[in-house]
Amino acid sequence: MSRNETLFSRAQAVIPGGVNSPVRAFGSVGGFPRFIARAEGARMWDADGAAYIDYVGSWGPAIAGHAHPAIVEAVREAALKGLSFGAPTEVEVEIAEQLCAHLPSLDMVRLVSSGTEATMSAIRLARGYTGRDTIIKFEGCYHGHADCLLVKAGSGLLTFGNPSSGGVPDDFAKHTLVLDYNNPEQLEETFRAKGDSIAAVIVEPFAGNMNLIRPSDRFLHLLRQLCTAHGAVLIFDEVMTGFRVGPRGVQGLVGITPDLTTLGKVIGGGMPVGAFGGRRDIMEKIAPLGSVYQAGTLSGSPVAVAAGLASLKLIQAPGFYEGLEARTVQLVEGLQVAAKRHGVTFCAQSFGGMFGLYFAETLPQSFADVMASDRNRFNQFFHAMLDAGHYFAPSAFEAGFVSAAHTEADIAATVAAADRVFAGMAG
Ligand SMILES: N[C@H](C=O)CCC(=O)O
Repeated sequence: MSRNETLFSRAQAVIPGGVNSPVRAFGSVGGFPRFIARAEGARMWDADGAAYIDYVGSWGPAIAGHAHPAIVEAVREAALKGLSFGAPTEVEVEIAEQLCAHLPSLDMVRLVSSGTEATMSAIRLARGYTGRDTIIKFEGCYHGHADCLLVKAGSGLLTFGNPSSGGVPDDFAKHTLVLDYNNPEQLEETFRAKGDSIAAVIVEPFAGNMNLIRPSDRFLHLLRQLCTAHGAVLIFDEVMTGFRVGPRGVQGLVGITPDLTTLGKVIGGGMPVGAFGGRRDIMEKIAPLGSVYQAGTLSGSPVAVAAGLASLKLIQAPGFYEGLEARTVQLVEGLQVAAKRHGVTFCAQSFGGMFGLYFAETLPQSFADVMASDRNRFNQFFHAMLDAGHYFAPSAFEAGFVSAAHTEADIAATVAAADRVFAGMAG
């Protein structure tokens, strides 16, 4: 038995499913997860010493590559000064100022420790601000694991085929309306019928938890118009896309100003940091200014924030996003050319350093499209690439990530391996 398998078997005895987050378990692709011993730059090594070019990047945070020396040094320096104080620090002010400067929609921001905390708090705030209960989310979008958001959700829930979680009382979910992603007509109809009772609409403006979907501009602009017209709070969940598709997130790309934005991943540089922020009049409803409570012993942890600040500094280097985008385009174009050469039905797309791979004729526009893709082919591809030393997300429903540490040669090696894999899948 390999060390990975031995660890998995030990883990299964003491950790449910052997993992601390379900999508890590290889449950839908089969086989056993790789236990990562260390990672550096674009590469990871597992417990058996096998090396992989990594396209998960800790699910997004590792935008500068693993163990970037500047981030590691920032963490070391911060740790030497004390791990956490339960009192405010200067670095929290610095990161808040930076987030507000980068994203013009943020007048104020509050730091938390995860994307889940960010979305959960943003929903509570929107409800407190509007005095309404109903929220709208979209099928296949995933906003972390707060009760009211675990309804027809993507990511690990979709991977395991249980899009709505057990343990969520109907009473908790009854205020969540679930609509089709990228369906403007249904959205209009819903607002016509119930607009004045809707507290918030939460949306992944590019959906990255059901593969990767870019909705129509009409859909996103309509969301803005309808929320404004009905006094509902528009929440862009940019935990995944923030600082990943570009320096101003999806909101910068599409030119839409949400009322609230949730962030995570890149802003923590690999440490647990999340944030939610937006319009001053809404944010001022949070305690201690207002009545909406939100708190956290480790919120704004100085060590985690130090990693986040170092990450934000790295992405501001001239040409950072151009390089990241060029490598990601090289990957998706290379994979598409290779698949076509071997007659494998496949397509892919990317935004900034984020990509989606898709075993179907055309790019997905909706949740139904995603469900219609060939998951058996994805699993075949995934395992053959893993065996060849290329680590993609172990689920057909997750987006992939390229880092600034991936070189042209790394991507070329992955494309060459995929060419061989597609050759084996032909016919
Ligand atoms: N899609 C998720 C992150 O955005 C996957 C990470 C996890 O659930 O562990």
